[in-house]
Parts: sequence; C-alpha cells; structure tokens
Amino acid sequence: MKFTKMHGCGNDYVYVNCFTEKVDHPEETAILVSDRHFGIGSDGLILIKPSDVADFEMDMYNADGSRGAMCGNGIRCVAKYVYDNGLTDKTRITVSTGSGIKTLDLSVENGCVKTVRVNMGSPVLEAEKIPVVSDTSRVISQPITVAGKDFFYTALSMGNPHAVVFLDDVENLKIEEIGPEFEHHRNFPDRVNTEFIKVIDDHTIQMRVWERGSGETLACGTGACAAAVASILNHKVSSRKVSVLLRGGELQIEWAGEGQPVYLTGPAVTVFTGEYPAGK
Ligand SMILES: N[C@@H](CCC[C@H](N)C(=O)O)C(=O)O
Repeated sequence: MKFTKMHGCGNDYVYVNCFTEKVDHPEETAILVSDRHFGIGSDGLILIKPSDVADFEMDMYNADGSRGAMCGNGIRCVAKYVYDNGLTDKTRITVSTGSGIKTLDLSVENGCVKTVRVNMGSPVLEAEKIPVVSDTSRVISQPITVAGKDFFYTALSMGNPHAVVFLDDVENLKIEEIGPEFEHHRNFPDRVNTEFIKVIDDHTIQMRVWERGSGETLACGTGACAAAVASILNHKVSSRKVSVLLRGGELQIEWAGEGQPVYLTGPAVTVFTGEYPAGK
C-alpha cells in the first residue's frame, strides 16, 4: 500500500489514495500503521476515495481502529493531497464525510496548497443527537463528576461528539489520567472527544484535547470548532472569530451564531511518502 503521511497542526494521519490503492481491512490497518514504534506512526488512517455525490470522499479511522464521522484537520489534508497530486485543479472542492458533504476553499502558493478554509456545518446542540445522557435538552455548563473530581462541561456535536471543559490551567493537566475517564463516562454512549480550555483573552483560547480512539493529539479540528462554539455560548469570548492555540499550532474559527455554519481555517502539511509494509 502506497501512503502519504500528512499533518494539520501536528494531528497526523496516514493517507491512502484509494483511486489507485485498495485497503481491505481499514480498521486493522489503522491500528497497525498508527503504532509509533512498530508502524508508520500516526493518530489514525484516512482513505481518500472517489464519490458519487461530491468531488471526493474522506473515510477516517482513529488509532484504535474505530471510525470517525468527521475530521477537521484530516479534511484539510485531503484537500492538499488531491490538489497537489493533480486529482483536481479546482480551488473550491466538496468532500463527502460520515457527517455530510463539506465545502473547502484552498489557498495555493507556488502550486501547492498551504491553508484550507472548511465549512464545517452547524453545531448540533440537542443532547440526544450528540449523543449525551442528560435531563435537559441541551448541555451548556452542566456539572459532571469524572474520576471523583467535579467539572462543568458543554456538549455538542460537530459531526462527532465533543465535551468542552473550561479550566484555569491546561498546561499542567494530567490529561492521560482524566482524558480516558471522560471518554468512557456513562454520559457518553458513543464515547466522546474532550477539549480542555483556558481562556486567554476575548478572542483567544488555549486548548488540549483527548480524542476518542486516539488519546492526546496535538490538535483536533472538530474539537477546535466545538471549543470556539462553547466559548461563545458560555460568554467566555466576545468575538465571533476565535483563535485556538493548540500544542501543534493555531487554528482560526468563525461562527456567526445559532443556525449558522462554523468555518475552520488552518494549515495542511505533507511529511513524507512511502510503502507499507516494506517489501523486504
Ligand atoms: N482529529 C480529528 C477528529 C478525529 C475523530 C475523532 N477522534 C472522533 O472519533 O470523533 C479532527 O481534527 O477533527
């Protein structure tokens, strides 16, 4: 299998061009290639496929082999891959995902895509659609006890489920201890991605993320969107344009408010290409 390793703000995936390559068991392949010691090393696997309903299809798998419906950093890299490798010459493309068709605008410099702006669709706030177990129809700053500690969280879906928690300090957070406890908490029947947020100023937030199926990653595009929406809903920021500072870089989020789509802008980078497994 020929592959390309790419990342968006350090959220790295192995990309396979399924116009020419075939992956028979993507769940098992995702686990194998993601291993940072015995595999290629990544947060998961992303298959780029032909589509009947959009220009391309993105099919994504986490490092544990579970399927993700949407990936904000991954879809920007899909855009870079298809443009840089001549599968399209369009700078506005559509990509079919597990959470619908997304439209992407590509910024090109010297013949290569540098940044991509994605229409991520509207956030889903209804508890049962996220899904999150709750007595209320929405979960905005609700108490939750996780691993014996009390937190407040806001839940929403950006095509995948997110819990956003505001803290005074995220740098010293023992995320490898608390992250899995949120992921498997009984409130989240489909597990959850959890964003831990420190507010920096009225338009900037700092974020660490524990991703469902992959653990701590350096960035999460859907998570950055969820965090910006939660920051606006909880009046933590006053701007509708929010900069999200992640361990692997910075993402820009725009949201005009309820019923409106969220826009995600950020970089996409190719790291290397190869073949897996090696011939010899
Ligand atoms: N890193 C991604 C999200 C990947 C899927 C997620 N772990 C899930 O299972 O929902 C992003 O950039 O959005």
